[in-house]
Amino acid sequence: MRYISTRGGTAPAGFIDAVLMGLADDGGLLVPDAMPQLSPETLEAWRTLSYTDLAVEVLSLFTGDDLTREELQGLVRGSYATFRHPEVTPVQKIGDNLHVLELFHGPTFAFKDVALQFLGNLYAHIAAKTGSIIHILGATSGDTGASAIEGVRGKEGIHICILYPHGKVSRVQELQMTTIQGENVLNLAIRGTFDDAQRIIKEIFADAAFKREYHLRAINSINIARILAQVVYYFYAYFRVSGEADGRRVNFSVPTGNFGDIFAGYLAKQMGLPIHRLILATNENDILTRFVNTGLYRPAAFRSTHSPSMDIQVASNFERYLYYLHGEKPEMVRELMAGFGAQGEVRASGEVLAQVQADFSAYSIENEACLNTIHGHYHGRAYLLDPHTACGVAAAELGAVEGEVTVALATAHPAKFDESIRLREITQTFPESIQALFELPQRQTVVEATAEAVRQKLVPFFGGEAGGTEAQGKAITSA
Ligand SMILES: N[C@@H](CCOP(=O)(O)O)C(=O)O
Repeated sequence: MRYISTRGGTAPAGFIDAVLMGLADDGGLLVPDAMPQLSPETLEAWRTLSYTDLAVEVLSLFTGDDLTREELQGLVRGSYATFRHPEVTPVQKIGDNLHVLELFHGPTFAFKDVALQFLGNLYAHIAAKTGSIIHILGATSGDTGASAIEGVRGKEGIHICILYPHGKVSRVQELQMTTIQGENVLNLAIRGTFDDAQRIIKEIFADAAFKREYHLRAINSINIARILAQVVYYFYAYFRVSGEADGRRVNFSVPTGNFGDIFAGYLAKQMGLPIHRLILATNENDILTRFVNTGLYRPAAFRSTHSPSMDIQVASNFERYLYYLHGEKPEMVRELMAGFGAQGEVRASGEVLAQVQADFSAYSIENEACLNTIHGHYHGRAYLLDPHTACGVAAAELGAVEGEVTVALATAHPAKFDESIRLREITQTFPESIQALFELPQRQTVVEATAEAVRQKLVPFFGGEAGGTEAQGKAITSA
């Protein structure tokens, strides 16, 4: 398995080089050069596997010779040993034809842990095996940041800088990031939105000389390893519900902002998992819903919502979807992305739009509808949804079709978004590890939302002692 850029400008890379590259060097995103195809016999054989055994099977299709089976098993087992639930990502039934896939049993109570526990361990493995310096630069609207920091916490020689929008993440999300004490963690709260943070890191990653000099690595879903690790839970959930579905078709409803989570479902379907429909749920930041329903992809004004992790206008992984939508033709992606840069929009029409609508159905859930869904399930089913999951559940309900079963992805624990939950007068008890955060001192630096302001902070953090050549880096790691 090799990884190529959506824009066609990079030499095919192996798995580890692809992970280290993060954003493709030509500004595109890396994708597998061929999609593994699973036979019905393979799917049947995987049906009863534990989460970790399934993860090894799925991931081994993508890691090629870069990891031995024993190495992969070690990384996977270590990653999911940190989860509080023995099933890692259990499925709960919350309606006649509705299930939730609970992805929040990891250390930071969000679905991001599924991939970032793995990626953190993988980076540590790569550093130890190859001597590569790992300086992580990431952007977050709340969940990725805490999860990425937790994923590399205590890992020798790894430094991490996270950018997030000042005042636009939940209190618990902010505490999770800023209460980690460690010289290898830098939190930069930018005066802007998540889109500004994502634009800044893409701009910095696109500066090849700077990226090389400071050994920058990605933890956002621009890193293909993030997506691949998320593919696993679609298989796991499908196997849990398909028996009970009794011949009924199985859909997934996915709350999404950056298009990474639902894109993982799209890949699972391309590999042969018989998902019927992928239902895309956005909040009032509805660029993706508008694209699916009208064919026009154009950012609108930013809205602060009750589901802040999805307050995103420009969805990073959209480019990966464009690549497949247009027949895996990099020249088409280059043209479309150039058009997006120049005119600020991408359009799909005719057969292309029909294909989009065959791939996804989409709903945008307004603030009130999100809170009403939380209220309804809390009082009707004694199940407390977080606001992001509530968007997914609301979309599943809007898109419900007789004879189909839907799995809505529960992307975060409600304790992370108590501000929103309390608006419907629901009181919850926080898990102990979240409650404890309120007592801890915080560390963060507020900066302007420009690449230059961020670079000025990165140079002393990643440079000096932390920088140097790969060989020096190894010496520092073991010092
Ligand atoms: N919703 C995310 C935004 C970053 O997305 P990613 O999947 O590319 O890491 C967050 O919570 O930070």
